[in-house]
Amino acid sequence: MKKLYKHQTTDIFAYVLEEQRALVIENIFGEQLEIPLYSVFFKYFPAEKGLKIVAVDETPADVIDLFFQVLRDVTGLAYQYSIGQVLTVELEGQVLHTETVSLQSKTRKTLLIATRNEGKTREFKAMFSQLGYDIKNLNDFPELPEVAETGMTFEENARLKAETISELTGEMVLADDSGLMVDVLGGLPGVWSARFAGEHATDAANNAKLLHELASTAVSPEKRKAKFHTTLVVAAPGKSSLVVEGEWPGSIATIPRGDDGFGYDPLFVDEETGRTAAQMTLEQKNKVSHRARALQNLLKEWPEWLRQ
Ligand SMILES: O=c1[nH]c(=O)c2ncn([C@@H]3O[C@H](COP(=O)(O)OP(=O)(O)OP(=O)(O)O)[C@@H](O)[C@H]3O)c2[nH]1
Ligand SMILES: [Mg+2]
Repeated sequence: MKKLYKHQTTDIFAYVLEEQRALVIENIFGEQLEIPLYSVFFKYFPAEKGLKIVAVDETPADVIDLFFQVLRDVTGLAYQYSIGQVLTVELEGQVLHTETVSLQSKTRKTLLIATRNEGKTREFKAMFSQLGYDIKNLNDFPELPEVAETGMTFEENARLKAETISELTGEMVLADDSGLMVDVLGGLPGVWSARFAGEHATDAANNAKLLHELASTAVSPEKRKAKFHTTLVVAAPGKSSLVVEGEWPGSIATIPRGDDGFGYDPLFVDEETGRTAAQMTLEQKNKVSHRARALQNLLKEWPEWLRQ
């Protein structure tokens, strides 16, 4: 079969087959995803038939970028696009087509995340769904033990969670250890974020303690600088673990704002937008958060690590 177009990035291999009229993308896990092209390419679809384009939602941003890069290269035209429920394709200011097609990997897989935190899990579910993965967490396996977070660093704790659960289950396991680091508190609450106001503290109690700690020491906004940190560890039997990090810069608000998210989200102000993490939708937070940035770093290294 003749390959009409071939594109290679570090993570994705894509080609268009003449007979199939489909863009075949190999994702980072080596799974092939087929995106039907309908009548995308001018070359094969005369303009009088109307230019159509496939709208792809629930697709990783890099796949969408690649898809449009292919399109621009082949047609030599600039397209405007947005990732969302419905994609609108415009050519020289004229709306040509809108359509929504969801792309589902035919073979979905399951990944176990060694967490009991449903807030984290919700975010991972949304992020991994785009990669064809269903997520399970430790609340799905009540028989698995509690892993004590005795480490002094995010990496130590993430390793403890991932490696213990991987050894017990014999499966590949991802763990997230994360926390809020406030400059004026010397990086605290850090690894103690979940337990800042005491063992088994509620989010409300942790937030109240944070506001209390900052009330006297950090009055001006510059003094309230902070960042969220995530360390991710993937552990699998017979392999040395993969470790990556992600950070999200911001500051601490004086009063809680917003209803979404979890943990310190109502108090954490995003440096870029001035909104608290709790004022963002799940989708918005998942584009900029420490967890999203760590996942992006993970995806850069995961394919190579899987091959080892
Ligand atoms: O507002 C927030 N938005 C976030 O995006 C976020 N990510 C982490 N955190 C805080 O840091 C602790 C992590 O501690 P942590 O990594 O040990 O997790 P955890 O104990 O809650 O669950 P587990 O994964 O250990 O089972 C959490 O409980 C939260 O208080 C966040 N707060
Ligand atoms: Mg924990």
